[in-house]
Amino acid sequence: MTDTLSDADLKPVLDAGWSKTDDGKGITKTFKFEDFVGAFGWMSKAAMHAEKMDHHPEWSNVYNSVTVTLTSHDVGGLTDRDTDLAQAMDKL
Ligand SMILES: C[C@H](O)[C@H](O)[C@H]1CNC2=NC(N)=NC(=O)C2=N1
Repeated sequence: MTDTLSDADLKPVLDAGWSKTDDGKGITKTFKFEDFVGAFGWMSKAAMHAEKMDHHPEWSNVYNSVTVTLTSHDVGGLTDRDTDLAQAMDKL
C-alpha cells in the first residue's frame, strides 16, 4: 500500500514514543543506549531489517544516542512502510 497514513493509523507508533516531524511528512524518535557499542550494534541490526524491507531510515548517531526519522520519499509522506519499520525498530 502506498497511501499516506491518517493520524488514527499513526496512533500505535505515536503511543510508542514516535512523534510527527514539524513538516508532518515523517515520524521521529531518539533511541538511547548504554554506550556507543550498544548504539552501533542496534544500528547494524536495524540496517539489516531496513534492507530486507527495502525501506531505509534517515538517522544520526552521537555516542549512545540514535535519532531516527522515517518517511516515504516516493510518496512524500508517511505510509505503512514507515510504521512497519518503526515497529520493527522498537522490537530490536
Ligand atoms: C526502489 C526502492 O524501492 C526505493 O528507492 C525505496 C528504497 N528505500 C526507501 N526508503 C524510504 N525511507 N523511502 C523511500 O521512498 C524508499 N524508497
